[in-house]
Amino acid sequence: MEKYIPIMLKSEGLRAAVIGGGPVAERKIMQLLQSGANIKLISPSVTGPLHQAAQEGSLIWYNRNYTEGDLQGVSLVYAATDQAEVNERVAKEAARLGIPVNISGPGLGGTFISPSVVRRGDLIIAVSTSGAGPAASVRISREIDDSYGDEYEAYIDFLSKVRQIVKSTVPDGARRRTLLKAAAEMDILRDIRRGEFKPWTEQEIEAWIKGNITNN
Ligand SMILES: C[C@@]1(CC(=O)O)c2cc3[nH]c(cc4nc(cc5[nH]c(cc(n2)[C@H]1CCC(=O)O)[C@@](C)(CC(=O)O)[C@@H]5CCC(=O)O)C(CC(=O)O)=C4CCC(=O)O)c(CCC(=O)O)c3CC(=O)O
Ligand SMILES: NC(=O)C1=CN([C@@H]2O[C@H](COP(=O)(O)OP(=O)(O)OC[C@H]3O[C@@H](n4cnc5c(N)ncnc54)[C@H](O)[C@@H]3O)[C@@H](O)[C@H]2O)C=CC1
Repeated sequence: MEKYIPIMLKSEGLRAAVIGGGPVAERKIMQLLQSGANIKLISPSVTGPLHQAAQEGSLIWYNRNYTEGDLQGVSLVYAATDQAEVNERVAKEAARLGIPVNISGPGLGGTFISPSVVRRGDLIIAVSTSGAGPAASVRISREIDDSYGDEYEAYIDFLSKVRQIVKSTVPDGARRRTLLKAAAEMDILRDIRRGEFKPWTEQEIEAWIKGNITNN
């Protein structure tokens, strides 16, 4: 089995090329679009939703086969055709340019794979079987989907706000770490679930910081 490391890639403004325009390409593209990437789609045929996205100007569609040179200026590539030979040519050009490339269908030479993803606002949970069984990734992420409700969105927003204020107001590293660990251990989720949580104001967060620093 190949070995993989998970990473979170900043996608705003990312220039990505997708080769192929079937349902699999569509799934990859819809995720990229939601994350603000700029997409160059190269395929002689595309699904209805992709056609619509092109008409709306959400992506740039080249209505033709892939040809070498198409990857100039992009920093991420998805080869999603049903032709091994085409996917492999894309992977070769990407390797020459040093760009990460995903192969969703037949063919060798891909350098990253797409996980199955559960999102709750800024919380992202990604599941992968390292390519062994995508259907198992889907099943596992459904289980996660069932156990992580919408309350996690408000919870992560809360943690983010506390962390921002702690980072900008507490210069001492050890104190900062103690505070951030304490914030992560607060049982805010229970309050959110009960509908009893009122987002803290900046003043309330600062007061909590002061209280916790003097207690340590
Ligand atoms: C290696 C990888 C490369 C990549 O695409 O990045 C890959 C490859 C292949 N998948 C195939 C089939 C299926 N793929 C899915 C579903 C998903 N596949 C995804 C990822 C990955 N698929 C990467 C590994 C992920 C991991 O590590 O686990 C998901 C998670 C994410 C996404 O695609 O965005 C997405 C779920 C999205 C969601 O959460 O809903 C289903 C199930 C379904 O559709 O419900 C089936 C049918 C059942 C089955 O075949 O198992 C085939 C064709 C086999 C054939 O027919 O010959 C290949 C090619 C091959 O195996 O050679
Ligand atoms: N990774 C995944 O999640 C999954 C992968 N697959 C595999 O992925 C592949 C793609 O799946 P689908 O989108 O359903 O296939 P599809 O057959 O519907 O689409 C293939 C697309 O590739 C395009 N294409 C073909 N030759 C091309 C070329 N030379 N240049 C540019 N585009 C070209 C076609 O116009 C078409 O839009 C299949 O081989 C399938 O077995 C299937 C299911 C899930």
